[in-house]
Amino acid sequence: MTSLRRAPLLAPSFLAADLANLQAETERLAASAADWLHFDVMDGRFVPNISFGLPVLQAVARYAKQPLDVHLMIEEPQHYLAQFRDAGAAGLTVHYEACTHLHRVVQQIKQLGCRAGVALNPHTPVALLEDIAADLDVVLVMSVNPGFGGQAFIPNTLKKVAMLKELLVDCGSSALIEVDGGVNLANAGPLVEAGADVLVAGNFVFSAHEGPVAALAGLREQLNALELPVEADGARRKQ
Ligand SMILES: O=C(CO)[C@@H](O)[C@H](O)COP(=O)(O)O
Repeated sequence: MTSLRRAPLLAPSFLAADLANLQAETERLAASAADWLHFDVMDGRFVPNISFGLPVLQAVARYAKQPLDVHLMIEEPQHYLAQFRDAGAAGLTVHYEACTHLHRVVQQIKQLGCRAGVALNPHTPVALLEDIAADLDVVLVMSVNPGFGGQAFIPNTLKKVAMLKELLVDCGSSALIEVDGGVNLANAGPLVEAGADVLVAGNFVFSAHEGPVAALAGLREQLNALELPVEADGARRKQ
């Protein structure tokens, strides 16, 4: 029997945007197929790269029409959660590998009124989420090693997403499965079929010769063709 599925969400990653023109980049996505705007924060410690932080998020938030999905690739994220919420984050995702007291951090995010997400590096097994899955709004599966855009998709992610889907069902968790890294037209369909609910895409969107709006429209069209059954009332899950 086919289970009911929600329509997949698209989240372009600003890491690949034209950082000298963030207002224009944000405004042109306003009328696109993007559901969330993905914002990668890197600290040069948890990952070997430094991207952007609070002031840049604040600037993007002034023009954003979609919810800001903030992915914290930082050590000790618990010290910065309130500041990121105040800067405009609708969702905050921390790394499993960066949190000694993950349950506490997840509760902190929820108390701030944000969607609470936990990200897994490619080597981190989904089974480690068993005792916290029911508390999560999002599980972000890294399909590249975090730190850089433009890397090749790790094929094992498909199996990992399917295993995570099973674990979430078993735990009675309604967390969304988000996949991040190397997402493109070739792997988007299989990812959604495996259980992905949110696809993050950086270079596929912002480096597309046809431009980001058309790239997102093409991706949306391809996913629509999968004809995934939607939720019983035909409505999308609350974002
Ligand atoms: O978090 C990351 C990288 O650490 C991702 O969000 C990338 O920014 C996705 O970019 P592409 O792989 O799609 O170019």
